[in-house]
Amino acid sequence: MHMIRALVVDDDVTFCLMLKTFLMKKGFEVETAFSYSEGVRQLAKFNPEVILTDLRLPDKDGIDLLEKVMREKPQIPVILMTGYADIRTAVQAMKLGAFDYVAKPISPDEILATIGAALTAGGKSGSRAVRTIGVGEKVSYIEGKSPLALKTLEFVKLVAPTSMSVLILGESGTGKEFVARRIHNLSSRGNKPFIAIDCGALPKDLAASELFGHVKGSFTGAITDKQGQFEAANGGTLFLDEVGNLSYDVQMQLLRVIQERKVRRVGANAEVPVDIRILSATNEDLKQAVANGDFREDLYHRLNEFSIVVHSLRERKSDLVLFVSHFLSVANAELNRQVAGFSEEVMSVFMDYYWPGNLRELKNVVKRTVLLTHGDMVEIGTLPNEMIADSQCISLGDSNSPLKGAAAKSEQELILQTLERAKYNKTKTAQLLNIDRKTLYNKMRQYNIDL
Ligand SMILES: Nc1ncnc2c1ncn2[C@@H]1O[C@H](COP(=O)(O)OP(=O)(O)OP(=O)(O)O)[C@@H](O)[C@H]1O
Repeated sequence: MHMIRALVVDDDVTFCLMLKTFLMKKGFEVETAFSYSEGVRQLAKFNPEVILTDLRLPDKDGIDLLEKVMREKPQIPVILMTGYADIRTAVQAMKLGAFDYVAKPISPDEILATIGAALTAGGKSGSRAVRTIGVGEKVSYIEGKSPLALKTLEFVKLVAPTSMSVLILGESGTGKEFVARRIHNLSSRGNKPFIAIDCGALPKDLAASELFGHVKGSFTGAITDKQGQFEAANGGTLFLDEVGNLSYDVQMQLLRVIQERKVRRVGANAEVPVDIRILSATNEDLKQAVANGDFREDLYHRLNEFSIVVHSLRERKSDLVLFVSHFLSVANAELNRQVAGFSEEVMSVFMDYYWPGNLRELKNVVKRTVLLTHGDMVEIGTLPNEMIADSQCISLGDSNSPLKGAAAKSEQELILQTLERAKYNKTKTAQLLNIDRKTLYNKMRQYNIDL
């Protein structure tokens, strides 16, 4: 029987060994590493099929390890294990190609389920960046009731039946892909394929071949002819998530395909006609990227025939209850539980919290609390301490309050740490912090960070 090779990287030796014992009992072959450099060594020596790594390591961090894996062995899924304080970084790590993250303290059931999902989704390189939604596949789409949600919905319904390209704007985890699917389902292409491509997770050198396909022998590794996603989605919709991450070269090829409605596989002479509607999404300021010369202006206008904003959860708190109860039934079904609801105290933390990871974070938090709940109701003890502390800081309006001061201080520290982690690259820092570059500059000015 083939035993799956799992590599666990964490400087907490006891934790590493406990996880190792647990996974070995479940039939895995496990190696451990207590630092980034040991992890890199094991990457070559042990050749793992899945990697679980802590975010904070003594020499470098889990993001560095993730980047190395994405560069060298992108087919290996990486799962980040993280303390709650680092959840924003973890959310961003998913943009860099991490399969998923699990919050510490780690629950064995959760980690097993995540490894299972990673191994099923894994396979050929780049495949994690592509999600195909089967025709007729049901997703339960919750329509918010807040004025902002109703506005978004109105735009969705207006634009869906047209053939317009739509650029969907919004923070990470707000539900941009869900909006794209909704547009697709409400269009005449609804019974044709919907393919979502996470441009941020596409390995740079494989992006063109993933999108447009290639012919055998066109580059090292092209051992057979391959159909690209444009051909695969023919007649349907292609959703380009994080479209700002496409290289300038690929942007140019994309523009050609859109203009000529034909695709040419890498290394081929012949062109194939395609009929595709393009929806794209971004959580960065694409206009700024155009101004900086990082994104082609002609392509920007082609993709942005219409734009839709998906608002952050904190701007539409009146939808929170609706989503909490939806995610509760999803979690109950997935974990085979019958948790009835949330205590008032928990709901009030939910209402005050900042939700940097938006609906995705809410879904994860709800699932986690359901997992940790043994009674009928989710109680405050199942929430991560940091979340409670955070929500208290934010709910205090008085700017002279010591708690506010503490919040500002930790914000300043987080910015400094992230700048250091991103080697003072401000675009990357803004990405890791999940804010746009302008906000980063404003905050740096506010905290007198002079770089
Ligand atoms: N309208 C909705 N109804 C039900 N669930 C939703 C809805 N919108 C989003 N979700 C849930 O929230 C999660 C995040 O949504 P989605 O992946 O669409 O966000 P996104 O904005 O595309 O994220 P990213 O910026 O990271 O690509 C999904 O797993 C989905 O389950």
